[in-house]
Amino acid sequence: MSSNSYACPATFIPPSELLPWLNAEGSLTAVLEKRAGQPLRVERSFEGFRPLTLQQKRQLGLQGSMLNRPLLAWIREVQLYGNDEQPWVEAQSIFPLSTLKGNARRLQQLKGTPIGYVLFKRRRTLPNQRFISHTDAGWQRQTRYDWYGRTLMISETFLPAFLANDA
Ligand SMILES: C=C(O[C@@H]1C=C(C(=O)O)C=C[C@H]1O)C(=O)O
Repeated sequence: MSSNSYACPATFIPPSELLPWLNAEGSLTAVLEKRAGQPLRVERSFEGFRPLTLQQKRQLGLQGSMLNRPLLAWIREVQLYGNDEQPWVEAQSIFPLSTLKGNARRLQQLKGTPIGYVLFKRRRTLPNQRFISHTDAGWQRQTRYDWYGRTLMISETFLPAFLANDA
């Protein structure tokens, strides 16, 4: 009797050494800095307002008529450097305007300060929903955080240099 075994292609399963990073709770900045033995260097490639795509609205949990309305958000795109000339992580953060109220406005003035310093200043972890996927740039985690009742979405892609540095 033949038995079919459908081995899942390796590309659908993250490498085991990446799993603790893809699933890390709390600040990724904190664990990256521990691994680097030095503060992260944040290189910004974009910061500013952009209209959200339908997919981004869905990822933020919007539904119904909110999906059809144009919606602006503050977007931050960075490369994070540990102790390497090559970046370890590429990240995109999405802050809907409703999130940027009160003292959260400082999320628009971070410059080279990692978001994690602000996000996890008072709490080691935050309620979140996480989606892990494989992209052309590398394995990615997309995390929708509930930050004191405000929603924000952070996508982090682990670049080849991160695994190559697996000290
Ligand atoms: C969200 C965090 O901040 C990190 C810093 C980022 C930034 O400064 O733009 C983006 C993604 C994160 O890897 C974190 O520390 O978990």
